[in-house]
Order: sequence, then C-alpha cells, then structure tokens
Amino acid sequence: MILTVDNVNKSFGKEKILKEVTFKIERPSIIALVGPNGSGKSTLLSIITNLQRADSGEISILDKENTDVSLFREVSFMQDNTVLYDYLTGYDHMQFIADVQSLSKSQIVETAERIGITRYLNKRIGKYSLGMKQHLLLAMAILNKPKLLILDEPLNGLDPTSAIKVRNLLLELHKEGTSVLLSSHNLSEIDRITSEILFLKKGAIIKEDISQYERICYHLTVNDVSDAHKQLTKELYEVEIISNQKISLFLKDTPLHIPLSLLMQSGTKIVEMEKIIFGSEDRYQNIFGEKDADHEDIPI
Ligand SMILES: Nc1ncnc2c1ncn2[C@@H]1O[C@H](COP(=O)(O)OP(=O)(O)OP(=O)(O)O)[C@@H](O)[C@H]1O
Repeated sequence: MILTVDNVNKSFGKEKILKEVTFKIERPSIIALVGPNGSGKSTLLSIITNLQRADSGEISILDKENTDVSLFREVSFMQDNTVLYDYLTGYDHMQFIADVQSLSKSQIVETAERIGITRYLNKRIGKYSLGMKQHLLLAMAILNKPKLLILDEPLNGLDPTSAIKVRNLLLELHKEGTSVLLSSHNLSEIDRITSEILFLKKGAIIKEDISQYERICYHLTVNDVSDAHKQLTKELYEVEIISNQKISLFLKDTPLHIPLSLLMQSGTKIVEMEKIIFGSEDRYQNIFGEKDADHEDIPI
C-alpha cells in the first residue's frame, strides 16, 4: 500500500476544513487533488506529510505511520516557494537536501540537468522568476528519487512549454515507479496526466476515475446546419446547434467516420472540424458548479 488516509478531520477554530477524509493509493499511480480555493488541499497535503497535525484520523505511507522519520528518504513534498531562502542559491538548496540524505554531488548535477535548471543553479533565489522557483522546487523534490512524490500546485506560474515539460517528467517518473499525488487548478493539464481525481468538496473527498465522463466533442462547420442536425439526431447522436454554421457532435465510443459518412451520404458538406475533449473540467463544473458559494474567493 502506498498511502492510506483514514478518517482525517481538521478544523481551524470553528471552521471544519477536512471531514472524515478517507482514501487510498494502492498501486503506483498519478492522482490529482482538485478543489476550489480554500477547500483544504494544502492542509491535507501537509497533514499527509506530517507538517501539520490532524485533529483525528490515521495516515500511513508505504505501510509505515506517517510520523516515521525514516520515510523522509522515500517521500518528498514539493510545497510552495515560500520555503526557499532568497539569499541562498539553487545549488545551496539542493546541496542541503543531498547532505541530509547522503546523496552524491553527481545526483544534484543529474537532477538539475533533467529539470533544465543547470544554467541558473548558482544564482541566488532572490533573482529567480516564479517559474524558475517552481523548477527548482521540483528538482529538490525528486533529488532522492522518492517512491511517493507529493506536489502542491506544481504547475503554478509555469508557461505552457514548461507545463508540458513538467507534465512529461511526472509521466516519466510514474513509469519509473514513483507514485504522484498532486494538487492543481489546471484541469486541462490534469486531464493529460491522469484520470484519477480526488475532488475535495466541503471537506470531504469524492474519488473518481473521470475517464468514464470523458467525451469527445467535434465542432463541425457545415453548409446546412438544420439538415445535419436532423440527420444525426435521427440516428440518436448527441448534437447541439451552436451557430448558423456550426454544430457540436458528442461521441463516446463511436468512431468519428461513422457519423461523418452519414452526413456526407445525405449531402452535407463539412467545411471545417475542431476536436475538443471534455474531461475533469466538465466534472468539476458538475461537482462544484457556480452555485457552490462555500469557497468563493473573498476580495481583500
Ligand atoms: N494555519 C491556519 N490557520 C487558520 N486557518 C487556516 C490555516 N491554514 C489554512 N487555513 C484555512 O483553511 C482553509 C483551507 O486552506 P488551504 O490552504 O488548505 O486551501 P487550498 O485548497 O490549498 O487553497 P488554494 O487552492 O487557494 O491554495 C482556508 O479557509 C484557510 O484560510
């Protein structure tokens, strides 16, 4: 068993943040923790990594209690960049971890290369951009090749190219046997990494394999919208007219060529086609919707 979270409760004052949170990671996987701002994701991750105490409940990692100090060699937690010291260099931060865990200098060099931070490793953190800090934090977290890698918003502040690099790195680490538990607001990136999602709603976990909700939608620009709509609905396809030239066609298991040939045989001209995948974003809207005002951002 990689991680067991059993009946975890946590309140701050009168506010109950986590209510009987229970879930397991049984095999090496990538799991995303998703919820609105202030829903308790960071609190849960720091409780799992024993940086905060739960009011009640039990947590074990790799079949040891999460308070077991020997776990620091097998588990890493990437927190936000407030853990970095402005007057130290990136190398100093990596060196500190290497010293504590008896890792070699060559591991620092290799990891820095892998993440692509070598060129600024000797600069002070005060001169790092947000994205550079995120890369360094990630390098620090994977330096010890952990069995369980826990990441709080690893995609925060990354440009699209860097986000793709980080996504590919997480997929590679997973192939190498690392389990990844990450919180993120970037649902389209999450869809590309995993379909296993823990939604945190009003303090409780809703665990879902969202691949069951994944649907592909094609926006088709056609010469005759109402005729195309008629032909497809007659064959029980899910279709919506979105403008006087465009329809949306939702497919789950049917190959695209079947409805397309149906349209062409009935004389419809398809001028343009765009593919859209619906996954966790759809599900997020269903679970949290706009009416869930419990965790609305409060203007300061
Ligand atoms: N040390 C603390 N003392 C009091 N309240 C706290 C403390 N830490 C967090 N909270 C409150 O607990 C709630 C959950 O915070 P948390 O940071 O875990 O949420 P989050 O889901 O990670 O949010 P975000 O997505 O905005 O990062 C918030 O209402 C926050 O104000």
